[in-house]
Amino acid sequence: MATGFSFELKATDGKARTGVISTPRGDIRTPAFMPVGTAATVKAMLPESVRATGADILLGNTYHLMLRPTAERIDRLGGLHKFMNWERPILTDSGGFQVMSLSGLRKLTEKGVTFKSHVDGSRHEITPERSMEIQRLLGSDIVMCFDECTPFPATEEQALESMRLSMRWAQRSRDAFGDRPGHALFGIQQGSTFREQREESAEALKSIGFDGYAVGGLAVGEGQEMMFDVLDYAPDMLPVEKPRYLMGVGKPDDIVGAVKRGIDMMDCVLPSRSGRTGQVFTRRGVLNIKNARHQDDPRPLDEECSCPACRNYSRAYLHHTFRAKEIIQSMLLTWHNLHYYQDLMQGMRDAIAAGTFAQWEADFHAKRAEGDI
Ligand SMILES: Nc1cc(N)c2c(=O)[nH][nH]c(=O)c2c1
Repeated sequence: MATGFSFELKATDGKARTGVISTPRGDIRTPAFMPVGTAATVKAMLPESVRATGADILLGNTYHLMLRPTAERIDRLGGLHKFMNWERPILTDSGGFQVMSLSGLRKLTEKGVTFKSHVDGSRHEITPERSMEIQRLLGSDIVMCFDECTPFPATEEQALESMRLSMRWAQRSRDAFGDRPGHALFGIQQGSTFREQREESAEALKSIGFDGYAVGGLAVGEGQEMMFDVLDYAPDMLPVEKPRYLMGVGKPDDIVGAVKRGIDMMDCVLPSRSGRTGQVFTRRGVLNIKNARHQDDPRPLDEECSCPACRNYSRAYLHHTFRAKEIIQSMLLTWHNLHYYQDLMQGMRDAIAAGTFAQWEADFHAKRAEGDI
């Protein structure tokens, strides 16, 4: 582990683990959920509100920030933490995933990816070396290797070619990252749904050596059953003493299933994005506040939730502000969803520490089966 970084496993319960990642900017309690702060903001939230939900770390998107306002400008202004007023840990992705999903006119070669900005149509190139430079300029605490997220579905040959490219890029990322005390570099396992390729990828990453290891190439349309099939073996291939990060996940039941299979960190836009579209996550399942059935309902979104929305507002009010397109609707529902996700993580951390994860998981699913939300 990089100087200034450490990961201490506090307890395990089956494959589920709880621990602490210690960084110069603060501790990260695992299993951890990272809210996504795409363009240097978790949309509709102040940083102090994000912290109040229980988040220890948030994610920044290299692709968005390199285009606007640019990494060089953020560096000149003191780095991403100062720029967005979040002094706790930040993990940045490498930009590779969003380049392939958001930009236009892309050309992928051994060197990297050239593309056209979705913002203003300007041409750009991102390589492992450039991705490391951008993430350094941003000042992120946990840097992700530049990789190719293998599309799904992929043939065995396509997946193998893609994975091996990512492993060559992982070596170049490691070489370009250098030795940066207080900053960590995570590798990303690929191999799609092919066990042997996941093994080859894990061995390649371990031989290079990283401070943490991500399971990539999932949450790309394969569905929960296939994702869990891969998670039944892929995390076990990674070093037990290093953090394991599942990228882009997910719905609450995805997260529970991933933690059950040994994952320590996750990120997803779902809770924040859903907050803006009226989708609300509760202990009894998902509801959409725009549904007319809520217009006279005096109850909170979730009787067991202590967030500002649930403490101070009725479903009727939230239904009204959604219908009226009031800004407060995005603020309150985003806050609630992120608070619910952090309560979910805290519940799992406590259950793993107590050795009661199986019962906690059963209760989690039983409440959702009761319905009546
Ligand atoms: N679902 C995913 C979300 C992501 N942000 C990534 C990524 O950034 N890199 N590589 C990946 O495989 C990947 C998968």
